[in-house]
Amino acid sequence: MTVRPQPGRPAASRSSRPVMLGQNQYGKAENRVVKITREGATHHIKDLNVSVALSGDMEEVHYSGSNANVLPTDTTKNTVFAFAKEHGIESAEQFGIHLARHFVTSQEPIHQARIRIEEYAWERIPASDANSQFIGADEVKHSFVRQGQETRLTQITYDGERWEVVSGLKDLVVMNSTNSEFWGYVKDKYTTLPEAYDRILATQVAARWRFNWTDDEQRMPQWETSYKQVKKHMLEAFAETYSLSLQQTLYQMGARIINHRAEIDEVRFSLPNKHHFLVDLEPFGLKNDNEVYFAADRPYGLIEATVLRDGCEPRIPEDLTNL
Ligand SMILES: O=c1[nH]c(=O)c2[nH]c(=O)[nH]c2[nH]1
Repeated sequence: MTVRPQPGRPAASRSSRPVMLGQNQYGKAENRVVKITREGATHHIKDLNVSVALSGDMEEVHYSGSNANVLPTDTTKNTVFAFAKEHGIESAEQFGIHLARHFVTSQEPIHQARIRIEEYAWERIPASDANSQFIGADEVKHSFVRQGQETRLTQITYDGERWEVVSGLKDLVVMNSTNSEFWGYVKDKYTTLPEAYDRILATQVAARWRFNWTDDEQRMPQWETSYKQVKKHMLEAFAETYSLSLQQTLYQMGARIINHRAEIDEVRFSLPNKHHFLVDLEPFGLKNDNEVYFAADRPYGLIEATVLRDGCEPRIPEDLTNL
């Protein structure tokens, strides 16, 4: 028989303790909450990483294991997601103030709440000329690129005869808050994924593209213009593809580059599917109408493929980290 320790046994008096508890706090760190606010076809994103640390009368849980004063860290997590729905996220400061006040005023043993928030900023993806006429706007209303520069990359190889230039980028984070579905896939006895008819599609693009330039000075590509244009076509294709899978979006991104940039014969992508799961707010009596998401960081789907100009040979290695 297991003998359970008895929590909450009267603690020895402070003075009789040989080892004292010092400063302590607890909570749930790094709650990745994404809130989409829909104004018709125009969507707004708030993307936060919220860490909660609570402190107060917490001696007993440390000394004797009595949880009588402990609001579970799981509850603090739920509160973050529920508050995103109930109060919205106008600003990180206002959201943090709401949370901190809630924990301290609703729980007697909690005397202090520290809420730390990192906010990831997003800007809208500009529409292509053709699409801006069609949608009557310069920006796609549900497509975003995360602020902060991607890293631009290049690799040049020369063996005295042949040149090969492969350029690329990594850490270009993009999101569509609608126009993405995933259904009709194979189902076996281990499949639990529900079909999705309106989901968030987000990825962190790693891409490499190979130039068909060999050595003719006259026909050397305009490297700076080329980079800007490749990135522009990649972003436009991401924003303007109504996606039935990330694989399909990937192909469209590559095809758009090959079709618009004659200097490029091959593009390879490595696209992590940055899953956003709708949070179940029903237990708190709240309806989650595709508004509040948990942004999971792992595991993630990883979709990788090469897109080639017809008749060209694939030369970019499968594993982009080898380049
Ligand atoms: O766009 C997707 N492609 C997949 O292959 C896949 N698999 C999965 O579970 N979700 C998704 N989404």
